[in-house]
Amino acid sequence: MARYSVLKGFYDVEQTIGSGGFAKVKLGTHCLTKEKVAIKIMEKSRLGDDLPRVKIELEALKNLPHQNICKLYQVIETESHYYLILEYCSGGELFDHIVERNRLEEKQARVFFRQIVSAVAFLHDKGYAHRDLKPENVLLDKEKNLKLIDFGLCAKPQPGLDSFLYTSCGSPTYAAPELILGQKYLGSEVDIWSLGILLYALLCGVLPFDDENIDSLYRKILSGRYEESSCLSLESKRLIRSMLQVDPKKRITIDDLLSHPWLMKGFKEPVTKLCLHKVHEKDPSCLSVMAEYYRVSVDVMWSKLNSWTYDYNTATYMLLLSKKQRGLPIKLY
Ligand SMILES: CN(C)C[C@H]1CC[C@H](N2C(=O)N(C)Cc3cnc4ccc(-c5cc(Cl)c(O)c(Cl)c5)nc4c32)CC1
Repeated sequence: MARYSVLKGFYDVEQTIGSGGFAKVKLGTHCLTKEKVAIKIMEKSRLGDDLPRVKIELEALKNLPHQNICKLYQVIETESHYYLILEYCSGGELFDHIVERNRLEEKQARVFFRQIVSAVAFLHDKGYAHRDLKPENVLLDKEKNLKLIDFGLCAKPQPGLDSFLYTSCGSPTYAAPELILGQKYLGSEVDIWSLGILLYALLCGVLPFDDENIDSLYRKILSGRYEESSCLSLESKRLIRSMLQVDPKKRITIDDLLSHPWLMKGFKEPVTKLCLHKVHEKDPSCLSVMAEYYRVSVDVMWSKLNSWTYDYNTATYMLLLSKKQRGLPIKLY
């Protein structure tokens, strides 16, 4: 069997653009629209006890349509593999974007941080906690919009986000004190701590708590003491301090962040936690292009699409919508 034969004719598979843990991510082209996609490939045999994380990520990506969350277009499952067809982010990782510039000016950091806060507030509103927020999991698309990725560690506690979690997970450098102490914690509160680390990294280009030795790293995190480097304005210092509170009960909440003075500076509106596009909207022009291509009526085409099974039709339709939103011709090849 040729490699990835299940994709043949639907996607041209190109170079590997990254790999992480149990997944390989390749660049691909959706054959009908010629749109670039990212294809996350996971071999079932190598997933082991990480298999549940795939299901968790799938459900999260399907339930969380938001302008700053990476879009899922299609899911393909075979005997041996999972393939996730995802929105391609040509701007790469936010982490590299910061490193290239040493650090970001407050103005640019604010534009980015508002987008991350919007995505996290949306997640929390839907009862999810990401639990692995870090610059490596925030990507940039062509228009420099931020896209949150990697929902393999996210949690959607059944009773609701105000119920405690216990699994210790995520990267130690970004992990909240209560999480590394192995105490029960609230997903929303650990995400706020990680947002504080993220904002510090955006503004200073380094991490507030860092150490090769894991024990001294833990001691630093538990102390809550970090260097307030000179590049931070007084307001930035105050905002970061309100997120990097060792006592989770003293930490600022995501709702307070939405209209915090630092985030409002230069903006009229608070950060929105809403998804700005209509989910699964019925777009007549995209619909008719697909109906014509498949030689079926618009109604038959819509009935195939309206079940949103994340099959090839879902991917084609969403990619056509994306082309239309970017003012490109709605065309199938
Ligand atoms: C460090 N991580 C554990 C994996 C790493 C893999 C490459 C990826 N990437 C890159 O690193 N570029 C530099 C290019 C790039 C471009 N577009 C992408 C679009 C989506 C994703 C993506 C990856 C994963 Cl593992 C997901 O779960 C989701 Cl929801 C989305 N990764 C992309 C991606 C970034 C993350």
